[in-house]
Amino acid sequence: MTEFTVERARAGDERALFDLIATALHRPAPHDDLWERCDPSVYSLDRKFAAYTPDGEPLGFTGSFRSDLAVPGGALVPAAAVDGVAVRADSTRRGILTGLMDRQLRDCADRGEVAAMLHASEATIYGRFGYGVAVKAAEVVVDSRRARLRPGVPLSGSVRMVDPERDPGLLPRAYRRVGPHRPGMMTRPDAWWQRGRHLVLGRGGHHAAVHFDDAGEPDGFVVYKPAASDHHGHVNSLWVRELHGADLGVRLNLWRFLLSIDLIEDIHAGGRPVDEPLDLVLTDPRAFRITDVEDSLWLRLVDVPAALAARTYGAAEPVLVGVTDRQLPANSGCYRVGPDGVERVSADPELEVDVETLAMLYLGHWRASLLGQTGRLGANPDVLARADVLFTTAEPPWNGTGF
Ligand SMILES: CC(=O)SCCNC(=O)CCNC(=O)[C@H](O)C(C)(C)COP(=O)(O)OP(=O)(O)OC[C@H]1O[C@@H](n2cnc3c(N)ncnc32)[C@H](O)[C@@H]1OP(=O)(O)O
Repeated sequence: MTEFTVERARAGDERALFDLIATALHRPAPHDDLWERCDPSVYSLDRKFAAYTPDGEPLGFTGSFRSDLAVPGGALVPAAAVDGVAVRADSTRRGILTGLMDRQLRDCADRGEVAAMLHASEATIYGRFGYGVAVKAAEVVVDSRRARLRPGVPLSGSVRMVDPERDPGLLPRAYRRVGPHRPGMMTRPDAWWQRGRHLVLGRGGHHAAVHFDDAGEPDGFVVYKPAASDHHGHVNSLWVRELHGADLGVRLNLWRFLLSIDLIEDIHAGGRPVDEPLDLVLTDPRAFRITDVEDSLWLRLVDVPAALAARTYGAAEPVLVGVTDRQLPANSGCYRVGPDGVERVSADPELEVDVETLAMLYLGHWRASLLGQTGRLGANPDVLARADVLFTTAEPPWNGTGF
């Protein structure tokens, strides 16, 4: 049995830990030149935990950065964005991740964070730690040769290609204007942009275009990369990494820009909203296809009373929700949840749910009745019908930030 202790990551281990993650994820580690160009704050050891052998060798790692998550109704709650989890391949399945997750969750709770969130490499890892799939996302493809916008599609402003290396503040400014306008979206700290710039744009090959409103202010952007899509190596595909706009008109104008790029036959984009309405704006709706829908944001409610109180609810009679949380037992209890607010009560619950499934319900992607019918939570049909109205949101949540 490997001996290890879980503790705050030790000063001086920054690069070793980053390399540990890269190796575990089978990615190239950043070369010396890139590492030296990075601002040290991007890899600060604040909020990072590691598992060490008695000799001080790192075996595992987890880290996060602070963000704010948009919840139904528009409020932002403080959240930990967990952006790196890895255990060295010779030391897996010995409880190292379990120790790291436990330490990290307690740290989030001590910091007063309401939630933790992550994008999972595998869907079998995080449920046991109370994370549930709260947001799903679509992979889409547009046949650029067939796709023409219908007349009357509302478009405004203009799109201009930019060099984010030359004007590093432009994309962050546009994202701030876009804002976390939909449940599941999040704020991006400066370090996120630093890392994005160095590790994504810095790797080369990506282009960026910004959308400007009629007053000349940036209110959307797209980052994309041309790629070969046939066996001769001809570049005739685009891969969209990000596409954001302050409103639908801005997003459609960015799609119009992508569709206007010469020599391109198909445009691929991952991590898109499940309700991306491109089929509604094309003369040939079949030029747009959703090729996959997958789990996107995994959410862990760290402070259940604060999380329940932060969101709004549909108009229905309140439901008594009984929550079970093995890792953070202070969350376990019964809550009366209704459109007029949430309070902790001493009563028998009408709906029983563990903290993982509550996270699935929380941002509005899943209907309570479906979760009940599939055995994920317990309640009678009348209660489920009320919970459907309370928890369902006007639009499905979306995250849209890679981390
Ligand atoms: C947010 C992100 O960064 S996602 C990236 C996650 N990292 C990776 O995928 C990199 C490659 N994989 C790894 O580094 C490791 O295998 C990890 C981090 C996924 C798991 O670390 P481990 O130390 O092996 O986990 P640990 O031993 O604590 O396992 C806890 C439980 O989860 C299970 N488990 C762990 N990983 C997996 C997995 N990939 N698939 C299925 N079950 C798993 C274990 O079997 C164990 O179950 P048990 O409690 O019933 O015995």
